[in-house]
Amino acid sequence: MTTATNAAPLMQATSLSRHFGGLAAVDQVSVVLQAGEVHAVIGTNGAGKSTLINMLSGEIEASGGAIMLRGADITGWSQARRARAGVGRTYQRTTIFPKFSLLENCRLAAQAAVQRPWSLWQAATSCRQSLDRAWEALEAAGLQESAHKIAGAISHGQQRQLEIAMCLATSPAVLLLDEPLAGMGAEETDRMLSMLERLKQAHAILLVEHDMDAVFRVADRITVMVNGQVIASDLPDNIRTSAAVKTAYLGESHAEKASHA
Ligand SMILES: Nc1ncnc2c1ncn2[C@@H]1O[C@H](COP(=O)(O)OP(=O)(O)OP(=O)(O)O)[C@@H](O)[C@H]1O
Repeated sequence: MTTATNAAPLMQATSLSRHFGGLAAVDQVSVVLQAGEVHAVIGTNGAGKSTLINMLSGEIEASGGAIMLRGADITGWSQARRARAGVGRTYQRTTIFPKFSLLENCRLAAQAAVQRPWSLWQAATSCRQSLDRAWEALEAAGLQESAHKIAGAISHGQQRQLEIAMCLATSPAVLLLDEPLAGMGAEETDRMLSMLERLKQAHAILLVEHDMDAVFRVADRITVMVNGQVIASDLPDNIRTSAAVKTAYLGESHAEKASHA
């Protein structure tokens, strides 16, 4: 499963920090995201995982450190500029428009990604492009057969898939996924993991997730955060057997299970 390469990283954060008053929510964290890989970031509640994603996506500013995308320093870029450059993200909470169809949700996401206030004359062309992108995104997410269903009426698992489809409609190269498996049953989880396996062929994926079994099934690399700091970043097999990780996070039961696998 592991596809570790020496290729130049698509996205890279170096010594990234974020302080909230006296709290170092993220403290000198470095991560590398490669095309073709799922890089999982795990950690206890409040470890700083969402704050890390928020800094990478540009939603909040970093207090220190640097973020590079394809070798360009994007640390000071706005979220909109990063999104146009290929940084896509999903949220812990659902962000779909429940009364619209799946296709309309994706078309709106695609349209929002290309919209420029000074290019209204391009509206017809960009509408057509947005529709094409919406269909491509639904297909990539395995939802094309449900395209005309109302988003509020599909299952929770499909809604999480739709969120990824909406992100794909913005043509991202990097996918920052914040707990995409939350609240999913076993079958929905399987479907989502298969989708991530497919999507990583053409994207760099950062996956924040609490479901450890799922993480170990899909991740090519795992970074473990505790209290804002990285305590380990390695291949999954090394994370499984790391004494520091066992003590700080995974707990003996998972470690025992892993050692018998
Ligand atoms: N806007 C904010 N203002 C103040 N403190 C914040 C803010 N956002 C996050 N924090 C704090 O920063 C720390 C890290 O939070 P963060 O949400 O990044 O953790 P997390 O690892 O994503 O947690 P979870 O797994 O529960 O989602 C927490 O102590 C949180 O309370």
